[in-house]
Amino acid sequence: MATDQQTQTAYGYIKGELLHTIFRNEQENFSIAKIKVLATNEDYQEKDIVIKGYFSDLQDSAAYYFYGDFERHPKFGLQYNVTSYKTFIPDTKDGLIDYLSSDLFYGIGQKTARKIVETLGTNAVSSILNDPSVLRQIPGLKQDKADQLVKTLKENQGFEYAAVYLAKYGIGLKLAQKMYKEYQDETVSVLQEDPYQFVLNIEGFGFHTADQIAQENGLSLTHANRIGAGCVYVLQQNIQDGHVYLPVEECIHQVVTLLTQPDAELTIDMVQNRLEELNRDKTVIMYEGNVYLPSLYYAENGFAGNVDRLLSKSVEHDTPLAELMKIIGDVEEQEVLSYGKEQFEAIQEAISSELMIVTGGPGTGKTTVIKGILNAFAEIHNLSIDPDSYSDDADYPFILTAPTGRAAKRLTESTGLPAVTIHKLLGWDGQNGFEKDDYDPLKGRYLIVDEFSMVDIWLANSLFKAIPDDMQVLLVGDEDQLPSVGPGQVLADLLTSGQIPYVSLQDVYRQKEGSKIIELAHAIKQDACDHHALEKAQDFSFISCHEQQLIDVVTTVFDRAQKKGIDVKDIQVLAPMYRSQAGITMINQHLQALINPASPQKREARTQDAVFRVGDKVLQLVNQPEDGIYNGDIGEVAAIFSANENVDHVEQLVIDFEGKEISFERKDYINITLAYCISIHKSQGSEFPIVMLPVFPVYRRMLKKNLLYTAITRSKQSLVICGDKQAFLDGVKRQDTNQRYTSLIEKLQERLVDGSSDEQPEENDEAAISPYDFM
Ligand SMILES: Nc1ncnc2c1ncn2[C@@H]1O[C@H](COP(=O)(O)OP(=O)(O)OP(=O)(O)O)[C@@H](O)[C@H]1O
Repeated sequence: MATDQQTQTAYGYIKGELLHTIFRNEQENFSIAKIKVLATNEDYQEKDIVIKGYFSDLQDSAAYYFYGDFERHPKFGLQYNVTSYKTFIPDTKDGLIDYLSSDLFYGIGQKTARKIVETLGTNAVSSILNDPSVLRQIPGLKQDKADQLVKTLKENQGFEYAAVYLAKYGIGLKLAQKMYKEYQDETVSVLQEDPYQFVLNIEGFGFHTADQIAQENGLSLTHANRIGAGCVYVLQQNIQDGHVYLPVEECIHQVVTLLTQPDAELTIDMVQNRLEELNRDKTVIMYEGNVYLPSLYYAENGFAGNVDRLLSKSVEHDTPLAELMKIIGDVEEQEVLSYGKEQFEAIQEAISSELMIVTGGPGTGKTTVIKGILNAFAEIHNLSIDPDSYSDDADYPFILTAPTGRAAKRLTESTGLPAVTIHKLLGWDGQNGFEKDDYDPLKGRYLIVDEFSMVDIWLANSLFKAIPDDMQVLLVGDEDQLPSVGPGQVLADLLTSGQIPYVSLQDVYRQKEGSKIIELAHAIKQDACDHHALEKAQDFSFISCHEQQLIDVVTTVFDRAQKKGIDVKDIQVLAPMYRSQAGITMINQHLQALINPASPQKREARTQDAVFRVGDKVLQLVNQPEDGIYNGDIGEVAAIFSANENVDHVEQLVIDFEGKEISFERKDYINITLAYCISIHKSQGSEFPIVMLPVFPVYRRMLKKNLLYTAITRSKQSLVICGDKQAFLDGVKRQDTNQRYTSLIEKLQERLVDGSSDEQPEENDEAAISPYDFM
């Protein structure tokens, strides 16, 4: 196919005309269409091709340049994945006259079109778009026709004009759509005048892109908007590391470092003054020498207030101690065990507290205690614990919940009672946030939240807001595990504050059944892990190997497991990082080829960096509460349908998440990844029959006590560590010194010791909205 001299582009393109639209999603502006190929600089000889991407409705009477990459569909062959596009505007005089007098532009005939081109030249379209007043120079062109021409040009070209402009900065069509939705035809002009406001208003628009655009447009490096966006960006970045706030000096230091360039003399005072202005207009909150983004400031305040509210109530049914002890004794008989001292104390305390915490490592009896509490509470209040004994309109008095789907499922399995995710409990509606709150609180008598260490301050605030005064609450978690992925360290702060009753279970019961895994976990917990703790046992082995040997070792372990009749799906490899020769990506590629190799009978869906095959084990990377699947859930690719094979006319990947089948369209493939090996962070809240854990010096930066502890406590039956013993032993001694900046402890102590502080900034309803309200 011939190339087109007029494009003068270094990028691959296909110039084409619409033949027909195969699929269109108006809301997302996503289209799949067949086009006639008019010219291309790609190595492509056919007369037509299917293209897909995010674009406005393509017009029949126009030609377009589509920029992108080829993608091979297993069934339908080559397709063009469009990353940017623009309408073909002829740059010859006659071509442009034909274009302007075409059906696209109502009321412009050949004569007027000729006058426009003769007056404004072959760059007429961009001149008009840049400054519509140039049309005043056209003799005889009435204002209404000029307005109509500008409007049509903008409608046809507004988005693509913006999209092409944004593509120069590596901004894809999806983010461009988001920006265009908000700023419409102003997108490019606002971007040129003040790109920094996109950092504040458009999620995913980075500070460095704004900086690049600003500098190309000659904006001052010391402009107030640049400093303001730098402050917000620094705070946003620190949230990724779990911080709730930054001390003002630290924030200023990071902002100065971010903004300083050879030509930009930035002083501490300039940043300090800008922060104070941002504080005045509530873009940030400054309080007691710290600076917060509003959603976090109000989330911490709200949570502390609700803890205070719950603790200030007294339990309605204050059972005399003797009676309580007898009831717990009855439960022991019923459960055929005798509670240890700490376990007994935990049950007793939980029955008589409004809010209480039980912590403990693996096998210390947390689940046993939960069951004991439920049974004893039911006995005292004369309630049935059997959900089936409640009619549909009667509220079941016990609420069991956990932050992830897998953790909720485990809670159901271990207690035999219904448990749901916190998102489901609070009625996530996918659009406007949570249904349940202080106006429409939860109904029930006793709430148990498992795996509470995984709950961040936003979710904790949303949950506690919805707890009514008369509901008792038990938080269960393991304080030695990694803190939440999101900001805060709510469980650790509640414990450190000393304001909330808690029992820490220390005695290990599963160890009595001879588990080396549990022994190792507790040795790590007590900083007593040595070479002896790594000796081989029935459920544990350490295979010493070098990083380059990892793939061979993994292959041997999987082969042997298969030969022994073990389902390889029960083996979960956990690793700390994605990149490197021993990283998650490499291990996944290798295991996919080993366990689920390509075959002509197996369908595949390819993306730029992954191949998904029917039968692949995959990991969900984001919360998708509307479908009941969550970050960390593991599923299996059940089917792959081509666009022609389903009513929605789009390629679909169907993933079976433990019996729940969810369809993913191509644009959502970024939300899943292969799961033969997953990150230790993503494994939080899950358990696996067999865990394989590579540990090498190359991971050093990541190897810390809480990370390794979390990894090994994921294994239920068997644990295989492979790699470097010394790297492991050094890692378990390394405390995570990256303390998160949170002020929950002070806020709890202020409220609970001194009563409510009256010096705090006014509550601001808008700012109190958490990101969960938009997720
Ligand atoms: N007081 C006890 N007497 C005898 N066995 C006990 C006692 N407490 C717990 N166990 C047993 O110890 C094992 C671990 O208990 P449980 O599952 O409650 O602990 P856990 O803290 O929830 O563990 P994990 O966090 O690893 O799931 C179970 O088999 C349980 O029956």
